[in-house]
Amino acid sequence: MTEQHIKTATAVSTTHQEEETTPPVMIQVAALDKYFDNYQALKSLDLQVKRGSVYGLLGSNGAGKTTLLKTLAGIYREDGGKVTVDGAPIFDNISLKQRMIFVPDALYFFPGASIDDMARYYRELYPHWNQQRYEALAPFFHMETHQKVHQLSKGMQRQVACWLALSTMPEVMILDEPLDGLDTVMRQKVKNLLVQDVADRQMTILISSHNLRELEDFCDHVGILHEGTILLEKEVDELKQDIHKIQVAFRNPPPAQVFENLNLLHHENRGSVNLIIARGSRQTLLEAFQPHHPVILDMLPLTLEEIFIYEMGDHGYAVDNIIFA
Ligand SMILES: Nc1ncnc2c1ncn2[C@@H]1O[C@H](COP(=O)(O)OP(=O)(O)OP(=O)(O)O)[C@@H](O)[C@H]1O
Repeated sequence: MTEQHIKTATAVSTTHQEEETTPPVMIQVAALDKYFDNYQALKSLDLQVKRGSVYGLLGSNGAGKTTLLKTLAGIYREDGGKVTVDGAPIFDNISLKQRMIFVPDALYFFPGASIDDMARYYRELYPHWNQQRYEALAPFFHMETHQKVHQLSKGMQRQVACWLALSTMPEVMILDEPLDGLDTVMRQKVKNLLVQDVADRQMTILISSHNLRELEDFCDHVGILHEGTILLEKEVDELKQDIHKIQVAFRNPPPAQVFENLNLLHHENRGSVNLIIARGSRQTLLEAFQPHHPVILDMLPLTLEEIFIYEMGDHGYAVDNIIFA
C-alpha cells in the first residue's frame, strides 16, 4: 500500500468522531497453539494487525499459514492462547464472521452454480452485501455473471472468489495465497482494488504468500512464519528506511574503527571497494564516511528480499526457500 493510501486512510479515520474510541488493533493473536493430534502446527504464536492496514504473512510449505488463517477466520478453534477480531473471540461468533471474509487457498463453489448463484448465497450470509458493487465489478473481471463457475479456469475462479469477497464489503479480509494463478495484469488489478478498500473504508487485510516480491509493494507489515511461529515481523517503510547498502572506496583507507563503529550486517571487499550492508539512518552512515574523503560513496536501495536475508542472517536461519519460493 502506498504512503498516500495510508495518509488517506488516516485522514478518514480522524474525521470520524466515533473512531477515536475504536481500538487500533483489529486482529490480535496471543500465545496461539494449534495441534493436529500430537503434531503442533502453531507454537505460542503472537501477531497483531492494525485496523486499516495490510499484513503480509510469508512462509514456506507447511509453515502453518493456512492453519493460522483458518484459526483467525474462526474455522479452527484454538487449543491454547487467544484470538480476537475487533476485541471479540472469533470462534462461533456469527455476527463477527458476517463482518469479515476468508478467501481460502482451496476454493469451494456449489456444484453447477453460476457466479450469480454464488452471489445470491453470499447475499444471504453477509448483511453488508453490496449488489451495486457486485454488478459494477463484472466488466472489471471480464466475466458474465451467468457463467458457470466450474466452467471457468482456475485463475478465473480465484478472481470470482475475490470479486464475491469484495462485494460483501468486509471490515476484515483474510486471504490465503489469493494471487497464485492470476496473471501479472490481473494480480496488480486485484491488489489495486484491495488497497482502495483499505484507503476508502479502513478495511484490514491479512494475506499469505510464499513470495515476498508479491507482497512488497502492497503490505504495511510483513511477518515470516516458520515452523509454527513468527520468526520476524517488520513494518515495510521502517525497514526500508533503516537499512542500507553502501559502496565506498578511499584513496587512503580510514582506521578500522570507522567500520567497526557501524551497525554492520555485511562487509566485503571487492578490490578497493567496500560493499557494506548496515543499519542506521542514511545521514548517520554518510557522516561516518565523509570525513575520510571517499572517492566513491554510493548508497543503493535494498529490496525487501535482501533486507530479509540479512535480517534473518542475524537470526542464524537459512531462509532462501521462504524468500524465493
Ligand atoms: N487437518 C490437518 N491434519 C493434520 N495435520 C495438518 C492439518 N492441516 C495442516 N496440518 C499440518 O500442519 C502443518 C502446517 O500446515 P499448513 O497447511 O498450515 O501450512 P502452510 O504454511 O499453509 O503450507 P502451504 O504453503 O504448503 O499451503 C503441516 O505440517 C501440515 O501437515
